[in-house]
Amino acid sequence: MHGPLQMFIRSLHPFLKKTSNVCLSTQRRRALSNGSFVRQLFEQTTSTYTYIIADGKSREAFIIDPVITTVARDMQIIKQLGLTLRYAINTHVHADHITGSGRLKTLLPECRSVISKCSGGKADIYIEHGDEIEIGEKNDKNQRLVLECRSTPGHTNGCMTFVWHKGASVFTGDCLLIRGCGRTDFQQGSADKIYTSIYEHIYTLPDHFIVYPGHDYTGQTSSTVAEEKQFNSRLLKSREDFVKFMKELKLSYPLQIDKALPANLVCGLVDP
Ligand SMILES: N[C@@H](CCC(=O)N[C@@H](CSS)C(=O)NCC(=O)O)C(=O)O
Repeated sequence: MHGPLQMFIRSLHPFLKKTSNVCLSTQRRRALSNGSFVRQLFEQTTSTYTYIIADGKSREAFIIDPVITTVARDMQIIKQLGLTLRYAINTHVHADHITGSGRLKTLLPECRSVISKCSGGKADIYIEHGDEIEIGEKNDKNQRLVLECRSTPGHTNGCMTFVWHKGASVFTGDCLLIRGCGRTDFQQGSADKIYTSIYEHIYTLPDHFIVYPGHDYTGQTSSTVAEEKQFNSRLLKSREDFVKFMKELKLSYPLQIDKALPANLVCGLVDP
């Protein structure tokens, strides 16, 4: 490529660079036209993502996978944004960090904890595949802000994935990670089950849905269903090869597992 066309494309470069930075920051706080939004928050010690999803009109909110050591930060954001936290949801009984849901409940009496019925964990509300959790006021189509609960076992038996259809987003916990997936070597883990969960309950969502994982260990924030289908090398394997790969993964146990597991069975109501 020569001449004026090449010069024109070069002149666009700083603009394109700027645009991609804007995209990154909007991924951290994506707002819909009605003001509803998702805010992604990070806990550094265990590389855990917490999500606040809020209804723009009523300012009611969910929090997904809060961590006990970052409750003060989460409380500040909730206060600054004028949110009323209705539900603190755990995608599963975590093994690497203590959940912040119990502490949030003591600070915010209107907040109720939520976990899967078959997780073994204690909470105010127990959910199952197909349930819906709602917040906010009805819009002109008589709809509130709804999270659909999908049972996605494999990392643990009680793992849930939450789909916010209106926000074209899916919160996958430790089932599907960006270019990876949750380990399956303890807590009733099953490589066979996680493979089914991802193919049947996440990859069947529309390609443009944004994937918000429970962790990332490589500095990534979010992905899409299409991207994961194309580039997640673990899941591109046949079921048989995937099961073999997961068996040979040999990760070391999470550092906080001995205190995290018992604490999380009682909603994390133990000091870190
Ligand atoms: N080093 C971390 C634990 C890392 C880890 O085991 N992560 C889990 C999710 S938390 S139980 C996992 O599923 N990882 C998948 C992978 O492929 O890395 C710590 O000590 O906390």
